[in-house]
Amino acid sequence: MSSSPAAQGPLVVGVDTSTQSTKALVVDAATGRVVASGQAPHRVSTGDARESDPQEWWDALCAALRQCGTAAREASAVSVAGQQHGLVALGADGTPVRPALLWNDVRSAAQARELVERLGGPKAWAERVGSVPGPSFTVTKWAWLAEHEPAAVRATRAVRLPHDYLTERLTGCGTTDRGDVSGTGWWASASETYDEEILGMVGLDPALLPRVARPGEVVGTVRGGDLPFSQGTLVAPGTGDNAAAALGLGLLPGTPVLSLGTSGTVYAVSEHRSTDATGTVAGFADARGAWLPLACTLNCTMAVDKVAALLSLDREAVEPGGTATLLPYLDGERTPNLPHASGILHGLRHDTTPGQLLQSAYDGAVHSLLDALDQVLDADADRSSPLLLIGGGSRGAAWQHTVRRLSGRPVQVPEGKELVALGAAAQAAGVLTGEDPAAIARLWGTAEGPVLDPVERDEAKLARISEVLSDAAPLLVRAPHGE
Ligand SMILES: Nc1ncnc2c1ncn2[C@@H]1O[C@H](COP(=O)(O)OP(=O)(O)O)[C@@H](O)[C@H]1O
Ligand SMILES: O=C(CO)[C@@H](O)[C@H](O)COP(=O)(O)O
Repeated sequence: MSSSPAAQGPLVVGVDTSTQSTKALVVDAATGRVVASGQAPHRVSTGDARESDPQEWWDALCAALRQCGTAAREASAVSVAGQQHGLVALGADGTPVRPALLWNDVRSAAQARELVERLGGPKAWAERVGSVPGPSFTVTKWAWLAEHEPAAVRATRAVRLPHDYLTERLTGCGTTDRGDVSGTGWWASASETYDEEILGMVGLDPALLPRVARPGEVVGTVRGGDLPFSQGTLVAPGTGDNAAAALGLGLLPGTPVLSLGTSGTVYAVSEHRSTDATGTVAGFADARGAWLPLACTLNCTMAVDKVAALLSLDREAVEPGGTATLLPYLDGERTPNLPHASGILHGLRHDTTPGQLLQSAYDGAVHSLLDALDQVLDADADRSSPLLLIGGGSRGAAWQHTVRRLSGRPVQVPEGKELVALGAAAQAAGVLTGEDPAAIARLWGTAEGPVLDPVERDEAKLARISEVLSDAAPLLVRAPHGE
């Protein structure tokens, strides 16, 4: 918890409930100064499932707010941003009928393939929903649940995303927002409504879904009882974590962001709805009324940290050179779309050092994101402007250098560290003042930070990774022996 001088404006709380932990920031709405902060972890299952108990998110939220001391109870407004896509199925008593299926659970790959075909192929999905659903999307998880756990589906009375679930626990009302709902696969971005035909295809009654709140709407107030806020605190719609980070950066169209967290993401705000039939770019909505074309990888900081741990190296102990190429697809992969893939190492020699192997894991993780960057950016985006580097990994020198080396672009590392939670705080401030949350974040100066000069792009390394990726195709489409 940080102690602080008196705030100049009302206090607001921004929450980031992401894959590994929930973070809360109490922020002075006038200046953006973080008055207090807290963080608590939650567990994710291992093996072939990626599931978490939503009750743990709530407990983590309460623990994070307790760490903030009295400041959270003084807040005038709160907003919850969360990991996208997760399927939270609630029963008649409002509690989860089973653990939530998370964005990085790839068990619904077969249902994804089938749904894409049933609606008429990737182009039909892209034009209607903005995205071609892969196993990360909520719609494919619901289809998987219907096939594998029909009793859970029968017991379900409400379907929510992670941020909806926590927001509802605060207000008692079932709401979501256009940013997060755009990652479900059952929200038509073309018409900005739930898509009843798609819902019919997966047997999901629209009455089980939350109302989609308008940007800037007050979705309720904190209800009474044993809650970590004062009764009556205003609650903003919240949104998905990437859309929240876009708010937190005060992002303007065309500026690219590369986020290094549990997931790796690359995105930009756009005035145009994206409809990429290759499926690389998800045509998400942002939380304001614009769009957020985005590509996401499953293997980012955790995969690289795993390789460092296997080598008994510190994550910064990288060394240049050597011939090794590592495709770090420890969890299967989403970009490229290889849900059954496992990690592949090529080019190992007697003189390969552990530090070079570790560097090749960073290279493999960053290659996938940069490969998608050109498709994320509009034709009118400035391709030489600095990449904004955010997420836990952005604090690491090895991550920063790898992104510079493989992008050839200047890289800006914002001073604001928790940009998802800051974006949620800006949204909470917006419901108090009626202002645009991104404009509020720009006044707060959250994106300011050192710009690291570009270095020459390592074209040879990029080409070698692409070559290994292409040559390893038959191995990458199947799970390793023994699974
Ligand atoms: N100083 C650091 N250097 C490099 N990586 C870091 C550092 N601090 C945290 N990380 C990485 O950040 C990751 C968490 O990032 P974060 O954006 O908080 O994830 P999420 O929001 O998905 O829970 C961890 O897996 C860790 O590998
Ligand atoms: O699935 C996506 C984006 O489509 C992920 O970005 C999740 O939203 C998880 O985010 P983090 O936990 O890595 O922040």
